[in-house]
Amino acid sequence: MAERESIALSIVTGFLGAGKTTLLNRLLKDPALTDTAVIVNEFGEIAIDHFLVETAGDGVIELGGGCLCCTVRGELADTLMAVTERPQRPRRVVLETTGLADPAPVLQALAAHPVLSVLYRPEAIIAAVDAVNGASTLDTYEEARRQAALADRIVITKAELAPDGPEPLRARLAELNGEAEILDSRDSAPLTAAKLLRPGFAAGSRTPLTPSFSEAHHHHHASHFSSVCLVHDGALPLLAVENFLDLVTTQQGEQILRIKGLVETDDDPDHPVLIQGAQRLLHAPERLSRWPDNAPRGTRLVVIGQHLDVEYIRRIFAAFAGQAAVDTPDRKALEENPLAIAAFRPLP
Ligand SMILES: Nc1nc2c(ncn2[C@@H]2O[C@H](COP(=O)(O)OP(=O)(O)OP(=O)(O)O)[C@@H](O)[C@H]2O)c(=O)[nH]1
Repeated sequence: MAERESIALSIVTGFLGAGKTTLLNRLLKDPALTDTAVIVNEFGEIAIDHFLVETAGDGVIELGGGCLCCTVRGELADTLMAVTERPQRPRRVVLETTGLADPAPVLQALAAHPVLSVLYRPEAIIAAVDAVNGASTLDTYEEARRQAALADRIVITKAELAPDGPEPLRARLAELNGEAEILDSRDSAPLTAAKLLRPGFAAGSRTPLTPSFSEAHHHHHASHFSSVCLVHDGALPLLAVENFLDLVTTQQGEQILRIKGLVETDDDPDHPVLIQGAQRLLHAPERLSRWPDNAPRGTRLVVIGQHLDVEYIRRIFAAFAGQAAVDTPDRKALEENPLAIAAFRPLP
């Protein structure tokens, strides 16, 4: 059998809602990436991202819910193997991690794998860090620090939404990772595959592959982060969803790290509304021109957070979606009488 060139593997990482999918979509428009397989890993049980990644290739491969640096590492290995067996073998794989993943164990597992280490060559780690939440996220979450510290290239996103601009964050990131090139997502020119995906140092041979670095990964995030998936079959009034988001972010704002999902609205069911929130930043709902291929109709929202009151969020959603239980207020009661909300207060 003729020797075949190994497949380049790049990783797009970054904290929850930092802008990984947005960056990936931009990259995938680059003609240099037509021959690319995309693998997406999400934290919640219901995946949304694979509907939102716009690839012209063979679609997006979705890894099961769970973080690839712990629970789905085996599934990633199987997926990477399956990609090499495709009749049209891609030249590159880009893997979008969950916002909570540590890229180091992923690369280490790859390097230690007898077959995959030959079939793949690590190319670059790109981290998205958003200018609105980035600094406080770096202060609070070890996961975010590790993503930025391991990256070859860091892309600062949402700089236009940050009152102080990107500079304070840039300085902080440069301190954390003096080796990475730091870019701004507003610069259209440099965000090409040639710029972002050329072979990097971290992905190849730096610290991630040394055992002591990977041992520092305690898998602790599985225990204190949780997600809740909210589903409603059939259309809903957009206002009901907006009121739900309003209430839930008021009541659980400290705990919520990410909200996203698609809503079928009763006024325009053929054009779903995309809901996006990252910590306290709730982006304006966006009306899509069509339902993404294979996306189920209805409403699917994922809320990810730390110490979430999952039961409370479920009950509030059920009320706004008209699924209220007999002994709790329904949407009308909640909208007409804010005091009715008290019936849902999380237990002290
Ligand atoms: N204004 C602005 N919005 C952005 C930028 N990058 C991303 N967003 C928005 O931020 C929200 C989250 O972006 P995503 O790309 O889905 O973030 P993500 O990191 O893939 O999210 P998870 O996979 O859930 O962790 C979306 O509403 C994006 O449109 C940016 O540079 N500027």
